Amino acid sequence: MNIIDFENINVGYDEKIILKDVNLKIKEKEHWAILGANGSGKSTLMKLIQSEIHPRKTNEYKKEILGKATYSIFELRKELGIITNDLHNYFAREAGYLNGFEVVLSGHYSSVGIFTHQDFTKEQIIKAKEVLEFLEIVDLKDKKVAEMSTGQLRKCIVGRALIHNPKAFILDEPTVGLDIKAQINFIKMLKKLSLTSSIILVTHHLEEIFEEIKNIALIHNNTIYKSGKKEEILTNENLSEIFDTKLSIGEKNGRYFVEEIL
Ligand SMILES: Nc1ncnc2c1ncn2[C@@H]1O[C@H](COP(=O)(O)OP(=O)(O)OP(=O)(O)O)[C@@H](O)[C@H]1O
Repeated sequence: MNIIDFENINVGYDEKIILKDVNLKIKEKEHWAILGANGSGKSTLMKLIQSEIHPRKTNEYKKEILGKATYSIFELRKELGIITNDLHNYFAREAGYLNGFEVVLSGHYSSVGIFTHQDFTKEQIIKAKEVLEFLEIVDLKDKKVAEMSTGQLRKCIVGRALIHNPKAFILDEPTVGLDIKAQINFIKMLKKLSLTSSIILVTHHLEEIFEEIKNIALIHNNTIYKSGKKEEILTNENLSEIFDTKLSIGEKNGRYFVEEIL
């Protein structure tokens, strides 16, 4: 099954088309990075995936997620773990009173917070505890969101999505605000998740593309400029083009990095 199957999609805001002729196919169990410069349209692509914005109806297109052209947003949220900075900021702003366990538990209802009308079964509570253990964040169980670091809250939000064992995690710049140690730690957690779910990582940091990610889509010139196998896409030429900076990249043990800015 395809997680994402997009053909000939044009999408934007009001009168303005931001991404045109989007073609992207991501199969189950594949791991992808979506790379692009600031303002290239990465978040716009995320909004398209989440159905916050919709394709222009002026041409024929295909937009299927998990093999379906129509779906309820509630079901989609269960099957795709979508982690955005908007969601993070919402929790940070509105849910400072929740502890780590409650953030994870709230995944059962995809709600922000725990409400008195929500009943949790024994199994649901056990599942939330298992998620905390799996992500190695049991120490955050009683810690309030208001007192968590950015990295700690981000992990709890991933845990909230993991409640449903989603087929894919789609993460929009998930290491924003994390220091080097927290960033490495977070990527380590993504590698663990990649054993059971597809990872679709939206980023502009080359060094975050971990070994298991074998496929890359580059966003540039208002479209998916190139997509395919990592070795073919991550070239000096392509990256210099999309970041509008002449650079050379290096590779060591399947990890890529910017070697030199020329
Ligand atoms: N709500 C909106 N209304 C109108 N234009 C928007 C809106 N959101 C984004 N844009 C425009 O769409 C373009 C792509 O923005 P987008 O946020 O998708 O880029 P991005 O690749 O995620 O950038 P960054 O790396 O800086 O987060 C930009 O020109 C931006 O100004």
